Amino acid sequence: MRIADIQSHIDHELVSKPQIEELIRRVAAQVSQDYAGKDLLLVAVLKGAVNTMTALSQALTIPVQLEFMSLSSYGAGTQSSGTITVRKDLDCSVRGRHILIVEDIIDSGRTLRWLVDELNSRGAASVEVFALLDKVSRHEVQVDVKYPGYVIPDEFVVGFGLDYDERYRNLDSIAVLKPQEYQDQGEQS
Ligand SMILES: O=P(O)(O)OC[C@H]1O[C@H](OP(=O)(O)OP(=O)(O)O)[C@H](O)[C@@H]1O
Ligand code: HPA
Repeated sequence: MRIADIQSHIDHELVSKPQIEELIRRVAAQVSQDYAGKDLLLVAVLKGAVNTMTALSQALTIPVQLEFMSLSSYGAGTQSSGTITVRKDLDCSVRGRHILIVEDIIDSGRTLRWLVDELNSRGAASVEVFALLDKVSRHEVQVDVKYPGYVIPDEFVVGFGLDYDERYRNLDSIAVLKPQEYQDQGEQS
């Protein structure tokens, strides 16, 4: 789905499809170089990071293992609850593994802070982070990001995996909805 398909819902686009593709290409080249000859495990946080995981993993030139974890800190709205809940754990041990966490967005930073600490405490050999988007002005905790993405303003965004109330994940770019869309939860147009 493109912006043009849902133009009446969209206030403005923040990151275009070509911009996403360019970033993913650049990061994939760097990751492929940095982890050449190493056994890399990519860990993505469901559901938001699925598109980023797919795009990044396909752009790599090295073989990697893909694993998924489901954590939640956001309910139906736009505010983080501040508490991390594990909905689905990893299917494998991370002991002694080199891990790259693939995330769609850093907002408060609480999800990543928790995950980095958790993977380190499980005995990972290394834990690094790639996040497609970063709302730097909203960080509440510190997170080191080896592969930074686009810094975006303090606006609730949708697209490329990111949802509002489970909608708009299949938009192929990153956008801000019209204010009325954030109120009409669940209504179809
Ligand atoms: O930096 P934070 O404030 O912790 O926010 C970032 C997290 O919030 C979103 O996930 P969400 O809990 O909405 O679940 P989802 O990916 O299934 O939409 C997003 O995908 C990140 O994982
Ligand atoms: O801006 C956002 N959009 C969607 N999900 C999110 N989770 C944290 N921030 C956001």
